[in-house]
Amino acid sequence: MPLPKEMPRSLQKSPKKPKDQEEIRVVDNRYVVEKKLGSGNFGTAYLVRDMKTKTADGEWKVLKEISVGDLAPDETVGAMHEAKLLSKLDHPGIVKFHDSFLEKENFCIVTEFCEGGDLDNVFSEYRKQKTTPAPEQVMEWFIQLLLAVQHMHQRKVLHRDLKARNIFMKNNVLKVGDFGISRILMGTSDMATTFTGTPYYMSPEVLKHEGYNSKSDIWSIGCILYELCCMKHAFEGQSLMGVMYKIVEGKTPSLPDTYPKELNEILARILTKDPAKRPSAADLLTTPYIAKKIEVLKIKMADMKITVSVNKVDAQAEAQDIKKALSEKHKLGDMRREQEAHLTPRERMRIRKQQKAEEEARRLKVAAFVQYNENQRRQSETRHSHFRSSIDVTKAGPPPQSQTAWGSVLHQQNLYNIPDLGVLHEHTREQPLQNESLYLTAEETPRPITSFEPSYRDFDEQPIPTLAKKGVEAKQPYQRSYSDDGPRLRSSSTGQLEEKSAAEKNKKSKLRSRSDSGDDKLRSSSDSGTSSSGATDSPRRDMFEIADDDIPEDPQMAETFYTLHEDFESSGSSVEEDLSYGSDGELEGEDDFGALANYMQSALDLTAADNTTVSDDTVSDAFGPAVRDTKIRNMRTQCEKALGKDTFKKVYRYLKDTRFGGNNETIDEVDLMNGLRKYVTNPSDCFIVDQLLFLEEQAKIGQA
Ligand SMILES: Nc1ncnc2c1ncn2[C@@H]1O[C@H](COP(=O)(O)OP(=O)(O)OP(=O)(O)O)[C@@H](O)[C@H]1O
Repeated sequence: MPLPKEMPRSLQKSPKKPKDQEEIRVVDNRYVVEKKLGSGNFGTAYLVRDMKTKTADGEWKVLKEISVGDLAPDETVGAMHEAKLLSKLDHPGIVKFHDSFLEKENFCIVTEFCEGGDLDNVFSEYRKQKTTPAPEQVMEWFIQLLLAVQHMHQRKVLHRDLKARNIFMKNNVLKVGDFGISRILMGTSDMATTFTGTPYYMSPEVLKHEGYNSKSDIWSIGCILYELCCMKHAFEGQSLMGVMYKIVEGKTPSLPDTYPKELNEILARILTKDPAKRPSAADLLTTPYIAKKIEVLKIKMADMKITVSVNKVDAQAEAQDIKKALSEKHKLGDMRREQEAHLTPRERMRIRKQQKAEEEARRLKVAAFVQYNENQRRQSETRHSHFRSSIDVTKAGPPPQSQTAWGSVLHQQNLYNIPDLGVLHEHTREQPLQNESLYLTAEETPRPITSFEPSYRDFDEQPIPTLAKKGVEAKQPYQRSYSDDGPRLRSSSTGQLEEKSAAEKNKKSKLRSRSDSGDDKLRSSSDSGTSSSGATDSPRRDMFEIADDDIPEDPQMAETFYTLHEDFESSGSSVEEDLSYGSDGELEGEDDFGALANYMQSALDLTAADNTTVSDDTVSDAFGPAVRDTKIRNMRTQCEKALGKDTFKKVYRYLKDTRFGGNNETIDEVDLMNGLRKYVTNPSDCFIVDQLLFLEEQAKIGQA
């Protein structure tokens, strides 16, 4: 008997719902969940679109859900109150806290989204590429961190969990995340004893349980400064306990010679074991060496306020593409729900590719960023050596115009502009085109700058160049979202004005090209990338020639097709509609740079009166020998509470035997953690027990 063409619905096997088409989740009637960013100690973070904003498609934000099922109602009230206060704080170096609310068993926090990800990811990328950022870049980031910390300390808010994973990047500006959040989450309990994360940034006083104050935040900033320079932790050890001993009793680490000795001295001051002798953020900002750098950066930031507006147009245009891709995903989801059509394998593949591409774009963004900084570092080193040789030449006699000589050295160095990384955005088209695609071929190397950077009076005071790169290597690192902007023009006399007019020109042409319809957009988009330079077409353009209405069967070809197809599909909306404006009508990025410049000025105006230490009133100030036993007893109770009496006993015995059992062999931390898995699911839950053991050992040393 022939099989019916179509089986009755009741007999059809209901297809398993692909993950991609899970129902759209809306939180608090307002936040559309787009994807999970990750989970941390306190909960899970999601990228969401806030639909209650001026733009039709909402604004990207981050929603953190923290399960607080067993919180008492009065604890919740306190947390909500603290959260309200936090949402009033506004600083370009601090991730903006937008909103908080309770939803079912979750305490939800909504914050600004930082497209550059966290500093830990950036570090990993540097480590992978075996490089470190340029000293000027380190200085710039360090100052941004100090400004943010000073702002909060002035307002009596402590962070208490400063670490690379809590620092985010947006438009190459570092933003401290979760400021004050630990206090909301931990209530009035002592952070030091309940902290379950990494010990690398913890100060000696916290490890010794002597209380937390603003100087403990400063210690963490010192650890981050060291990591920025060396790409490794300031205090490392074979084991958790080893790290703790190093922090409390070890030598202060110093920076390699490639960093200015002034910075090394500053690091040593920050990593002073005694918090009373450690400088405050205000002390540091008023240190002459830092103040001088702030002067230079203030000018640069004000300058970047101009250039970022161009990048912002690109960024917003690209963000629009992401939105489009995501709405496409939703459309497909709707189709499924309404049973109007079944997804074809190609559609399914397309969604999968899209998601993979987003992940890859994020990774590439960080990789390109690191490469960009590496270029800056090399450029800076070359300049430094040229500067030195120009001094030597000057010392040796004529020609006496070292300034001119320095300027001409720069001009002769065949400076090239490189893609501005402010435009690196999570974007489907940023995915690599097969294996070659991380690199540009010789024809695709960035175009030479037609003019030149201003000549610099003093190397130390020169503005940090962000647009130029020396030399061309056989293969240049490629950044997918390579800006189509023409070269930015600068002259020594009117650099800023010319840059602005070039920027504005580009901005206008962007607006024009994006508001054109599909085909025109393709043309204007790719044309603008080549016409000004006369360079050959990019692979992206070539590949596009294969496009027709059918998605190619071959997966790799299909991948390329998707990238290109979605890249240039008509969005039907103009860029003007998509730009997200701040309350004063300015573009967001501009706000940050302008505001940073203002905060730099305030830092320069700081006085001795600002150099105060902020204490956390929830934690006792001193842990003298007299109260040590009580503290240890309390800690033991907390361990029991956290792990359960039985588990605590087993974990305590295991850790004590392993660490202090008389076996002098080096402890392998991984083995130790695996051993702990016999007793607990998450070995990091036992950190508190390690702390207890550490304190007991300290007490023994004290008594001896
Ligand atoms: N504002 C943000 N912008 C961009 N990404 C974010 C933001 N906040 C968090 N993330 C990302 O979300 C993920 C989870 O972050 P979350 O802060 O919940 O935990 P964590 O930082 O990994 O750990 P911890 O709980 O120790 O702070 C991380 O990958 C983080 O980079």
